[in-house]
Amino acid sequence: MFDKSTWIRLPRNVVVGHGVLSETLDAVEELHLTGRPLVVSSPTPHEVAGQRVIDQFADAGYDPDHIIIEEASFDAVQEVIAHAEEVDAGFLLGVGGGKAIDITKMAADHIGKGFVSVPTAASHDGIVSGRGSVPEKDTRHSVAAEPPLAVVADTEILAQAPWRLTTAGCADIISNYTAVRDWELAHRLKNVPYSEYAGALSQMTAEMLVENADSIKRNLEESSWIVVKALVSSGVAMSIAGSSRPASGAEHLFSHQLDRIAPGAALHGHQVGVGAVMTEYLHTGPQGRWRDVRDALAAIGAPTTAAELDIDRDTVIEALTTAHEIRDRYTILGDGMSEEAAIEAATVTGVV
Ligand SMILES: NC(=O)C1=CN([C@@H]2O[C@H](COP(=O)(O)OP(=O)(O)OC[C@H]3O[C@@H](n4cnc5c(N)ncnc54)[C@H](OP(=O)(O)O)[C@@H]3O)[C@@H](O)[C@H]2O)C=CC1
Ligand SMILES: O=C(CO)COP(=O)(O)O
Ligand SMILES: [Zn+2]
Repeated sequence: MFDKSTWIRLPRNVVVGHGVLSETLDAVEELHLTGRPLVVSSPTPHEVAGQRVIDQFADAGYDPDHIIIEEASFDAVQEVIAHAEEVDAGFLLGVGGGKAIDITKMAADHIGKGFVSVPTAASHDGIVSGRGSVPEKDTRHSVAAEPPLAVVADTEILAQAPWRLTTAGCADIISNYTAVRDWELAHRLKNVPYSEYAGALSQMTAEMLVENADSIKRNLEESSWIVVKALVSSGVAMSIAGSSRPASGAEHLFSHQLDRIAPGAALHGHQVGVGAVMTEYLHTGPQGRWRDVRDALAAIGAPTTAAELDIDRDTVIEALTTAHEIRDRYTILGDGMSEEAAIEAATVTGVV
């Protein structure tokens, strides 16, 4: 008997474009959500967008409440849950970068309320996914969370955000190349379930971004449009897979480890980009395509070296040799790299 089944949870409304923040209320009303909106943001996103979202709901006769979180942590998730219960929130809007959006989707999942994603930075592909990613002590949890019912991505706001946030989003997408390689490897070696659709979509998304690299330029709103479309597509790949596998392989393990060893040094997307240069080298060897990954990153102005990440050589080597320990995800790192091999990979690729 055929007894396979799957759930693919995707957003119903994806609204992208110039000035669409003013359509947040319309995008939400179409979802037939009821009750009090709770707007969750972090300090800067609250200034650039959160307050305007609150005003929109207030003007329409809702009674919106809001909370501002400072960090991506399980404590922050608990804080939002407690606040949402206290004010009897009907649904939650996460307005911000990855921090605010992750916290909101995890809190919404816990209390069983709808979640709407309003990114203020095109900095990574968690804006559409049903996964939250939170560090805790020596590990990092990629947890199932409430996927957004709607995404409202205002390219005017995204284009005004610091440029480095956009190049980080590009690098997060470029890292899909190596993430898919790791996923295929884990499938072949460890029988990890693999989705051809999700793998192909993730890879195609990276290819389209690289092909459009010439149009990705500072002060050009079209750049935000190209990047956000890629982020949406990558998020959809993760939703199809039901895991972050299509967009997170060894390059992400390296980045997560950097977050522990050198917290706050660089942006998520920039770290995974540099990680992808090295893991592409590990997959394909000295004559392989690691130069293509490096050149694609350089073309959009993302870091390709440890120095550009503001991270020293020893930290890179430590992160590379310990990255496999951070979570149970089989990748090209296998059961760990020796120090000599890590130095070789980082040196040959020019990362250190
Ligand atoms: N769920 C998933 O699949 C994924 C989750 N993540 C998670 O996302 C987080 C990283 O995301 P990232 O977006 O880089 O981090 P943040 O949300 O911390 O945003 C980065 C910085 O940009 C600021 N910012 C955001 N929007 C604007 C804007 N429009 N104008 C000016 N400044 C702005 C923030 O301000 P302020 O400090 O005031 O908030 C912050 O200082 C991590 O916690 C990571 O684990 C990353 C990838 C995927
Ligand atoms: O960053 C991500 C995809 O780009 C999410 O991956 P993780 O599951 O490794 O946190
Ligand atoms: Zn990522």
